[in-house]
Amino acid sequence: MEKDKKDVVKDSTFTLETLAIDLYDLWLAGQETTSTTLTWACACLLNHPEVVAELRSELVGITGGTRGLSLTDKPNTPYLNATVNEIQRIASILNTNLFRELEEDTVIDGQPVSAGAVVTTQMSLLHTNEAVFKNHTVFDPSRFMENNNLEKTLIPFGIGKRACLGESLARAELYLITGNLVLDYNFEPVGTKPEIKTLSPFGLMKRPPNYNIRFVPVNN
Ligand code: HEM
Repeated sequence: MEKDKKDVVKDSTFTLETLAIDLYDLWLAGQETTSTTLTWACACLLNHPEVVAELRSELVGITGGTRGLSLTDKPNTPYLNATVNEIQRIASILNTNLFRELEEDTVIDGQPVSAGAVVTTQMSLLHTNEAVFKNHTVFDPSRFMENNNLEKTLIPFGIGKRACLGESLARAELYLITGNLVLDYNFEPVGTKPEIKTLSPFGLMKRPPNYNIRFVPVNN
């Protein structure tokens, strides 16, 4: 804004109000998505103590149990990377991607579609495609270790020019929060364990089940 004034930029639309709206947009797009994915993460890990054990062994091996996990550890934590992928596959928090309006007539999978039509990708179906993700209802991080190409078929942030603006921030958050929680805490259910469902029939967002969890500090 100050630079615009100094450079006498005419008709600038950059004002304190538009800045506040942009920040609100980022907060809205980033908060609910990341916290919903993390709620799915804890639900998956509560149901799979064997995954928590394998993760902790990897992470203690890397950190020596004397420091927190940092982003620079990422190339050395293949199992955690695979686990975050599998969490995002199971979570698949946007049942459908954002909608697009076609600018011109086209053909999608052999089907002619006219300009003006509104189209979207049903991401939850892509992430539960049995031909790609065998036993898709099972939370199994090792599927991403066994097949390096599988990651390319996982698109929780969309793809292309209008893919999620916050993807790298969200990936960093999911990595650091999941990894450091596993490093420092045991996960215990309070009451019934949440049920993991890979499909949700209604709504734009796939909500995690309601549940309570207790984080018990571990002594590495
Ligand atoms: C796990 C967390 C997140 C998921 C799964 C997610 C997913 C998505 C998806 C699927 C889209 C639509 C992409 C498309 O239209 O093809 C999107 C758009 C967007 N996301 Fe995220 N997102 C996450 C976190 C964040 C964060 C942390 C921020 C910002 C701080 C953010 C900001 C945005 C913005 C601004 C757009 C609109 C981009 C555009 O239309 O050009 N998201 N996100």
